[in-house]
Amino acid sequence: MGSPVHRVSLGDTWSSQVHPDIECERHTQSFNVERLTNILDSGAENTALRRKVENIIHSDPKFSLKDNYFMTQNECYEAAVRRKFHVQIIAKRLGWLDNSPELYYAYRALSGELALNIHDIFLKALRSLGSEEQIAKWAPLCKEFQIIATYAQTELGHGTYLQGLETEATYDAATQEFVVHSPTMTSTKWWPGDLGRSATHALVQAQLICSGARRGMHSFIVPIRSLQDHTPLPGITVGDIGPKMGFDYTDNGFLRLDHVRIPRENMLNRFAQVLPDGTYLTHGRLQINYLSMVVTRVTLIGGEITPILQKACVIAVRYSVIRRQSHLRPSDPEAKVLDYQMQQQKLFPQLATAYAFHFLASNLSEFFYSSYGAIVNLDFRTLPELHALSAGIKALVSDLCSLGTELCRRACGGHGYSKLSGLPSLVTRGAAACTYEGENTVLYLQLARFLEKNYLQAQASPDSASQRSLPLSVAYLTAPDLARCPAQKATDFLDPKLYTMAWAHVAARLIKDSVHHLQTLMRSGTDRHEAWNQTAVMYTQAAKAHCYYISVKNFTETLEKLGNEPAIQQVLKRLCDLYALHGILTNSGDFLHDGFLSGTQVDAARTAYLDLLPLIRKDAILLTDAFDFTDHCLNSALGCYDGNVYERLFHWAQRSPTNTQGNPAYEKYLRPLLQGSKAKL
Ligand SMILES: CCCCCCC/C=C/C(=O)SCCNC(=O)CCNC(=O)[C@H](O)C(C)(C)COP(=O)(O)OP(=O)(O)OC[C@H]1O[C@@H](n2cnc3c(N)ncnc32)[C@H](O)[C@@H]1OP(=O)(O)O
Ligand SMILES: Cc1cc2nc3c(=O)[nH]c(=O)nc-3n(C[C@H](O)[C@H](O)[C@H](O)COP(=O)(O)OP(=O)(O)OC[C@H]3O[C@@H](n4cnc5c(N)ncnc54)[C@H](O)[C@@H]3O)c2cc1C
Repeated sequence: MGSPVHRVSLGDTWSSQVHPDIECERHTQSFNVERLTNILDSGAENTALRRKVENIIHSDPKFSLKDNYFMTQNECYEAAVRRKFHVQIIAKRLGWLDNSPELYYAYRALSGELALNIHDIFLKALRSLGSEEQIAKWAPLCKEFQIIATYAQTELGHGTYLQGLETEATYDAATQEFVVHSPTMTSTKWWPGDLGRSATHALVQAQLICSGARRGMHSFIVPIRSLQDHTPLPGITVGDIGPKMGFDYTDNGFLRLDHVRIPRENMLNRFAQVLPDGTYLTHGRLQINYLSMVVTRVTLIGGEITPILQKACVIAVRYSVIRRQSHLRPSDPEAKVLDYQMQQQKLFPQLATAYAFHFLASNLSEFFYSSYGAIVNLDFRTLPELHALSAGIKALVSDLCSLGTELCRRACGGHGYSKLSGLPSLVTRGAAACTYEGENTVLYLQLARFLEKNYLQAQASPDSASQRSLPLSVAYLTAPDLARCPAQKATDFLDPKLYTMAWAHVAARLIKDSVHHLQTLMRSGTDRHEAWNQTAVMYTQAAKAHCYYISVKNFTETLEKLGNEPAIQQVLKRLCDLYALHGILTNSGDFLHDGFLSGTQVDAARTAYLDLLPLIRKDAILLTDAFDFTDHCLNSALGCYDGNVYERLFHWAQRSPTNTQGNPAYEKYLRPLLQGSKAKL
């Protein structure tokens, strides 16, 4: 059996031994951890390249994340800019290209704690919404950091409802310019990352007004800070929005524009353009201007959101084999907390979810790349499915990663509440992901709209031609459906076909029930809009079930492809079983509702689920090792590879400014208080 590459890199001289309680977890390996890492990396050569980049980053003290937890917002931001700056220097020196795997791995090594992330989102928006000419002009400036750009869409008054954005871009045919203006307080741009203190340019999303008509949201490149001295340009009011739950390293900002003039060429015009005389031309419908959000959602699911849960699992599972508390049997030594069934119940579904989402993100990314080229060349056939799927999956992944990360934090008891555990920052990042790039409820409802349409299409003409025309992700809506689950005993629930079919059944029923509820309301005189609102809870539940079905199906299909790796296939199958069954058990009402499962069958499913926990237990550390996050990247006193939790926690706390910077409150208040002298207070 291969073993994971030992990379115990503490930067701490006081310890070099791997803790015996974690070491013994790695003694017997039921699968080749290194091979699993290669699979997660999509190939051994990628693992090698990733480690090469990580070694470069981690051997350079400029990239240290060491004192991050002790920093103020300002210091965090400065450190993040410093890291970005040095990454660019290294990239130049070593010839790492824009969008290259090397830069992606450098980002991963630094846990994403870099400034100017929205600069990259700007680039993606430019490439999807700009013409070839515009890309040729602006992309090199971005790549060379001759400009720093942000994506400025959200306003104080509107983030979700883009048709409600108030910023205006009025075309002036006399000068062939747009006049970009914030007409109200609520039109102030609010939240864009990199805007507060860094950006020189903003991709401002504004209502286009030309030839006397409002044309909806379009994108305009607006210079906002001087390229000479970084001061705001005339007509620009810009700054930072202040303290947040997290993301201290990003300068989320505000922006007001007072009749700022930009040339006609600065409107991104792949899909819509304004001719010199003010004539408006468009390819496709208004919402094609939202394409950049599809791109960003797909990118963030795999690159930012899923790793949050993966890291939380690594930290919590490693800590749980070091932490001993109470006795399983009075005569035994104190037990590792991971040996308690309840700890396994908290952590293993998260671990299974982290794997499920890894494969889901890869699959979505493949679908994205297979359709994106056609879309930017004006073939929009796959866009509705891509939008619906990416919106729904972004919502499910961030919902469950956010919940799961918090569960991991709680599973670490008091130490999980310390920032030094690394978990609080992951929790706040997970929370942000439920809101940014589309609030999750709103995204589920976008998917629901697509599901409703396809359900109605499947019902309207259930002939085979119409079934063939349904997008792949909803093809199950026309597949034969069993009214009753055939499982008779616990082990029947370990059949991927059975539980995938169970999820398809529930998703299809919830979609059907939602549509029927809406139709019933409409038949009784409720107008469509109100009926939709009164069905939103049901539709959201249906959309979640659909995403769960997609993720289960994708996990089982991933397993099928691992036939040449039987040991890995077996260990991943347990996670897949657990993922599917955990979902069934936590939503059992949906499966019992129409009698698809009986109470006895739910009991059998629970037995199958509980029987999996001890099997996963013996591989748990190896399964977290396989993610191959370095200690630097985890930046956690609880989650390091060597398991030296207590020494590290103690050692790191000594560095806190609360211990190193004296205590002015003593002289001012504590001493007088202790001396009972009120006069001095
Ligand atoms: C280290 C990492 C750091 C983290 C960085 C975080 C960076 C964060 C950046 C941001 O947050 S940027 C701002 C993101 N903002 C949003 O995501 C806004 C969410 N709102 C929307 O997407 C839309 O406004 C809406 C919710 C889709 C509603 O828009 P609208 O009212 O105009 O449309 P609908 O009437 O609902 O739908 C009409 C039609 O359009 C289709 N559609 C909607 N969106 C898209 C899309 N993106 N692509 C393609 N098609 C879309 C929708 O399905 C409807 O189709 P039909 O049913 O009519 O066929
Ligand atoms: C960390 C972070 C980074 C961000 N970065 C950027 C950035 O770089 N650029 C940028 O432009 N923006 C950015 N944003 C803004 C972000 O995209 C928006 O906050 C997000 O899209 C949600 O919009 P909102 O704030 O208007 O929420 P709202 O829509 O006001 O949500 C409030 C509540 O209303 C509900 N709701 C709203 N509409 C409906 C509906 N139709 N049906 C049912 N319920 C509804 C929501 O579900 C939610 O419960 C960032 C936000 C955060 C937190």
